[in-house]
Amino acid sequence: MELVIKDLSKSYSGKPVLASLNLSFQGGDIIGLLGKNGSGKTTLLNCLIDLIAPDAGQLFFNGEELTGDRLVFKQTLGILSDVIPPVPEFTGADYLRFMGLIHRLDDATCNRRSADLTDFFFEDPDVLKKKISHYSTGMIKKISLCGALLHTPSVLILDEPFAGLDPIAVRQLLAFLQTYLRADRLILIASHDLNYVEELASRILVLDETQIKFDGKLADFTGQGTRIISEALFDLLVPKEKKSTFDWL
Ligand SMILES: Nc1ncnc2c1ncn2[C@@H]1O[C@H](COP(=O)(O)OP(=O)(O)OP(=O)(O)O)[C@@H](O)[C@H]1O
Repeated sequence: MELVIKDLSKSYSGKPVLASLNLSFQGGDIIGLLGKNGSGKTTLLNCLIDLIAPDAGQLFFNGEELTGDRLVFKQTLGILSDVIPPVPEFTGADYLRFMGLIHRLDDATCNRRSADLTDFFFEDPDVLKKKISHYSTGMIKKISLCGALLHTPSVLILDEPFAGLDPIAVRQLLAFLQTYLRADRLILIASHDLNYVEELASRILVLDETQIKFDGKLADFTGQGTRIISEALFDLLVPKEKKSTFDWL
């Protein structure tokens, strides 16, 4: 499985956010997409999932250029993103049934997977009977995750998956993702939760000032573990002159 981005550019109101990015992703990898606030992580993911149109560039999935409605590619995608929240008027059960229908799962498969996923991520299965508009932030994230995973996507795109989850749920998600990864599956995670990224990611991408500032193995990013990941990111992104502290304190 291979996903290739060629010369991808995106500007907002003439201000470039992504400038001619070239990237290639293979199955079997968990990619940690890092960068400061506003560096373009969500923009890049949204271009990948066709939620926003890039100004220029091409995408290739398994050697074929993605054009038009990209339905075949979209069926391979699992997406967790705040910009695509679950339908608030639905109950959790309705939402999972809806996601199952979108992905053309038969009832038995959808019910079994929904039960297994909610059993894993939620303490109380009765939560499925509640309307999503009555869910907490963490519960919305969990039901969104369940909906994104039902059809066992081969490209899983997670924008800030850990934000809003309690520490128990985070550990469950980390364990789930480690189990989920296979040679024919790719997991792309944009996150500021560096410790969790460090536990999971095999490859680190750092976006900064419209460019990929680092693309390589986690071990190379952290100097074979001699630095924690937040130090490595700070050293890469913060210029020396900005590191001075307040002289008036
Ligand atoms: N719809 C939009 N219209 C105009 N500018 C936008 C729009 N969406 C994003 N931007 C701008 O594009 C830049 C990149 O935003 P983006 O959300 O991709 O960054 P990010 O790396 O995901 O940030 P964060 O870590 O804060 O979530 C920012 O300067 C942002 O203000």
